Amino acid sequence: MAPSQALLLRRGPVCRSCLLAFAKGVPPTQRRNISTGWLRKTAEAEEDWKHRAQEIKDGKRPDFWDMLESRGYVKDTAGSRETIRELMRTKRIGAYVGVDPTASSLHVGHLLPLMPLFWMYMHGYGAFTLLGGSTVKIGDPTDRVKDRDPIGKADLAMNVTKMHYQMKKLWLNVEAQARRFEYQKEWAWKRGLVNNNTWWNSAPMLDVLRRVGKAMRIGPMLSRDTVKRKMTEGDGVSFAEFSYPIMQGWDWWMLFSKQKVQMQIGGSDQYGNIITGIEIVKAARDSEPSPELRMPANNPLDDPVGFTVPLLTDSSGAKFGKSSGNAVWLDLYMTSAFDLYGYFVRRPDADVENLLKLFTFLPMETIEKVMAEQMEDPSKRIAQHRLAYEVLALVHGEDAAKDAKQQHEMMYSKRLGSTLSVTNDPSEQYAEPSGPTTANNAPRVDMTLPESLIMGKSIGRIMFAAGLASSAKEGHRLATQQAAYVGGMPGRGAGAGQAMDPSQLTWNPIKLWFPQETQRYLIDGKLLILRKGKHNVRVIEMVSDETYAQSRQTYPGQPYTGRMRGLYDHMKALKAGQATSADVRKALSEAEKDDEPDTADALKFPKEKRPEQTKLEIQLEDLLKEVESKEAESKSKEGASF
Ligand SMILES: Nc1ncnc2c1ncn2[C@@H]1O[C@H](COP(=O)(O)OP(=O)(O)OP(=O)(O)O)[C@@H](O)[C@H]1O
Ligand SMILES: N[C@@H](Cc1ccc(O)cc1)C(=O)O
Repeated sequence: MAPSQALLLRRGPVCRSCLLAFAKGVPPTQRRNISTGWLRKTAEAEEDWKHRAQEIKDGKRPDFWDMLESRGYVKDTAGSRETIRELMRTKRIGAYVGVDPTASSLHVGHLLPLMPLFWMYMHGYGAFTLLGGSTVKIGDPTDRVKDRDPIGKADLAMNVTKMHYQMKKLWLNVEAQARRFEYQKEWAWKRGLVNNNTWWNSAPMLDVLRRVGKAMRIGPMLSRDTVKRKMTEGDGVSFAEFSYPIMQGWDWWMLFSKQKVQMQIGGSDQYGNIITGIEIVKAARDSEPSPELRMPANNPLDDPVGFTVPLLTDSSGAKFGKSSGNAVWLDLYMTSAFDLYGYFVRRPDADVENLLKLFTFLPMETIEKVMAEQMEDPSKRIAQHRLAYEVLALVHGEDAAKDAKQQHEMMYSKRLGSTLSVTNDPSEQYAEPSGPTTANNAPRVDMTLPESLIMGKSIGRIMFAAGLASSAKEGHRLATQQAAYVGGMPGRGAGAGQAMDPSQLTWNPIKLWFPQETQRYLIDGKLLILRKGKHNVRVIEMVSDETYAQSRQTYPGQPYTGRMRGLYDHMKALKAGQATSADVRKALSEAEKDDEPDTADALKFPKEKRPEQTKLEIQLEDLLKEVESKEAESKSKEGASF
């Protein structure tokens, strides 16, 4: 019986596209909502791949795997090199790299496993970055003798939010680099950013134990070096830590079964986890109880594979990373663009060629040319500058790369002093860029604001203070139109309108609520996450008013600062003759308008005013009247003289 007939018999009537999907061998897990257009494109993409595979076989096209090897990306493989080469030639597989959000930023070390993933994307493979919102709660014990410190909810929410946007930004810059290096984007290119919380929040333990726990033997797991060392030299291994590789393996199974992710890439410390992951994926695949959902398993090219990249180390040979305390961060406010550029410009001559191969998308021929120029006069550090430029373009975009290059050139040619690309002035760090906000020019994410504001003022005012609105009035407008978001449980019903699960970013439209309602969205009682547009995010830590005052910061709209300062400034300008009464009256009425909600149905909050402000306003009014009468006098004199 034909497979489609069998399907009809088992399930009754099925849609035409499902039958087509079945006939075309689309994995059962991906058969929902399949249109004929999708099937046609998939078939075309498969044809293209076959054609490409043939060209590689005929020597008309370079082998992608050989390229990865020749650039130095491959340290150890899980699966034979020949199998992996053949697999990558014949199948458009997917790959993933996972990172646990144990810090608020990625660092340069993370870029190393990410680079081959980015290369894969540009060559048509599926490429996924995974944020370990669940695995981070257990902590990878690999190569550690001491337990990791548990992460508090607020720190976790901060790390997850910041890393999520960093990965997003990296992916957008990868797209830009693909265009810059003239790769033709095709329909079948696939990339994704996933959080393993998505499945761990609902994974029944029974499922995991039944599907993979049974196949995992305790003996080999106990004999892993990293486990043995922690047990004998360190503080022992908890059951949760011991299970960490199983969690990582289950992640892979989720991506394997849903996104054809047949490959995992990691730093060389991840080799053991990748090997265990392979066993887990196979165990889960082979224990599928329902025959129609079973995935093919009778060919080595159907099995999961992996590889590790070499570890990036510092000059003393220590792994670059947060635990070693030597990380060079990808967050602009932790390592400025200028400093990131400087880090790569300082790489020794002996390393620079390898680093160009590892950290850039430059073709090998270009690298050869750059190195030839470098040899002519190594003191110019041409290769290092090219390396720094390319990394900056990937991490912060080409504009930032150009700026940082120019600043370094100016500084070192001693024509001008250094101008750091990151300002230290908080008001500028949160200011919106003049044009549209993009991932590369988005203002700083993390900030602090005082308790009295967060707990006692309207959400419009908070958005103004956070630099997400140009005035409290605009903040109110955004809230009435639900055009900004708060990190929290979305939707309706139970759980909605509450603080977000710290390990997974979720958004809820901001509404015009009463000031006391804001606290429902505080994570761990102190962290508020807000967003306007795609990239303008703030992770606000609420601190006591005293701590805020000690920090000597002020926020836009802070009572008795902006308004009082404004009143003083007007008086000063009037007295010095630098402003006319008309200028001042206009500015005052603008400020007044900004303070008022603009719609009839907007909630009105009582306005508080300190006596000092009232006194100053009276003084300014008196001064204005004085100036106005003088202006009128001089006008009438002018009139009389004609
Ligand atoms: N210096 C590095 N060189 C190469 N790969 C790295 C480096 N640092 C991290 N990686 C890789 O990045 C991925 C995520 O790493 P991980 O989250 O463990 O970061 P980390 O900074 O090494 O953390 P920790 O220092 O806390 O162990 C892993 O595959 C890891 O091997
Ligand atoms: N265990 C990895 C991070 C990771 C987490 C989950 C995964 O599925 C994959 C990788 C590390 O610590 O570096």
